[in-house]
Amino acid sequence: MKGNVLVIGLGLIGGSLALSVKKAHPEAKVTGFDIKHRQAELAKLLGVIDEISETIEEGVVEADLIIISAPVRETARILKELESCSLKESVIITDTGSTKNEIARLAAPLTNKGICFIGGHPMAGSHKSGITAAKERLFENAFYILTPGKAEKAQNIAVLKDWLLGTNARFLELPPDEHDYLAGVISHFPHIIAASIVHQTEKLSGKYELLPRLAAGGFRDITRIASSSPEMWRDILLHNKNVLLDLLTMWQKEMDYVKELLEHTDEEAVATYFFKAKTFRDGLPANKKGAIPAFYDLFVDIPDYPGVISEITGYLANENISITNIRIIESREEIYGVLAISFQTSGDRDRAEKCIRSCTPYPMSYEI
Ligand SMILES: NC(=O)C1=CN([C@@H]2O[C@H](COP(=O)(O)OP(=O)(O)OC[C@H]3O[C@@H](n4cnc5c(N)ncnc54)[C@H](O)[C@@H]3O)[C@@H](O)[C@H]2O)C=CC1
Ligand SMILES: O=C(O)C(=O)Cc1ccc(O)cc1
Repeated sequence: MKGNVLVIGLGLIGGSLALSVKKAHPEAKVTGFDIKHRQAELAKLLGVIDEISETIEEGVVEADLIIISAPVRETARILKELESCSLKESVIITDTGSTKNEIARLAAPLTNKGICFIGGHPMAGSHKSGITAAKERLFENAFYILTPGKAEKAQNIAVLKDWLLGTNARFLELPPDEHDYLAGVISHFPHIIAASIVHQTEKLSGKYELLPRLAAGGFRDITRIASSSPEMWRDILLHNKNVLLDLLTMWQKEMDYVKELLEHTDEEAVATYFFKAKTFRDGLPANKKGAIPAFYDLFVDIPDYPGVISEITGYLANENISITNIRIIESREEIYGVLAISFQTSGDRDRAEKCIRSCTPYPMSYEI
């Protein structure tokens, strides 16, 4: 497609979308604005955008598509600013915020004037922020929720999807309140729990100095998302306050139930508790991206000798295969350890498996 795209907010998500738009529509001009000028300069330097806009007001004039990708409470301010800007009649405005209800309410003055606003939420990402973390393929296979108003023209939704074709995401349309409930359950609420586990550990580490050093494996897995941007998550929680308050009440009841099982030393019920959780989790679609990003893991049984990790990463680097995470599971002296390597796509994992098989005798699997 030809046309002018303006991305407001050049961080992980805005940058990744800009890259995917440029890939799918090489003839389009992608302009960027960020409140932090340095981020915009970096985006230009990295080739994520073609031009920098010095202000929102200036950037929107020629825009056919405006993508707002700032923390949700900043998005609210930006929508307000757009109300007084000179916009093309045919412009399509979308956002990438993790909440949709409040955003839809704040976009109403624009839609009431006949300007097209279609809320959006690409449900993939990471705990990293900023333009340097942006990736063209971040949204591949991920769900991308759109929350068009009831009166939105099908043609506008189709044009927006065309612009976003390069994401290779799977589009789903939902009413904003339904989106916020579902995202609350599987994304927003887990962030509260992750942060609370970290807080509990921090409090106890005053008394038990060894704790931070022992906090590996499962602790790191379950708390990874506590390393996400605090400002972004503050905004999300405040926007989705009512849903999260309900979920907190439900969670407190859940914890009371577990407490009761333990108080009564109810062996069978405790086992059932974990069994049911395992059954449901094991049944979740493993190789698809949701708000819980699925990484494509490869598990390599390695002998525990110095240099084995750099040996394997060296083979992968030679083949230009990029990895998103690497860790050792249960490696103990003189016992085989398992090296867990995560990849962005299944294709990368397949290539990695081939590469490691051709260079080493180490057994591999996709699951442990
Ligand atoms: N991080 C993630 O994994 C995901 C985030 N989201 C949503 O996407 C949005 C962006 O998130 P990220 O890219 O991760 O954040 P980020 O922190 O990487 O980037 C946000 C960018 O917006 C800029 N910004 C802030 N206020 C601004 C304003 N008033 N005008 C212009 N630029 C402004 C910041 O300087 C920053 O460069 C958020 O609403 C978030 O809820 C959606 C899906 C996944
Ligand atoms: O890093 C993770 O696991 C995430 O949860 C990423 C994420 C953050 C915000 C969203 O709205 C969607 C996905």
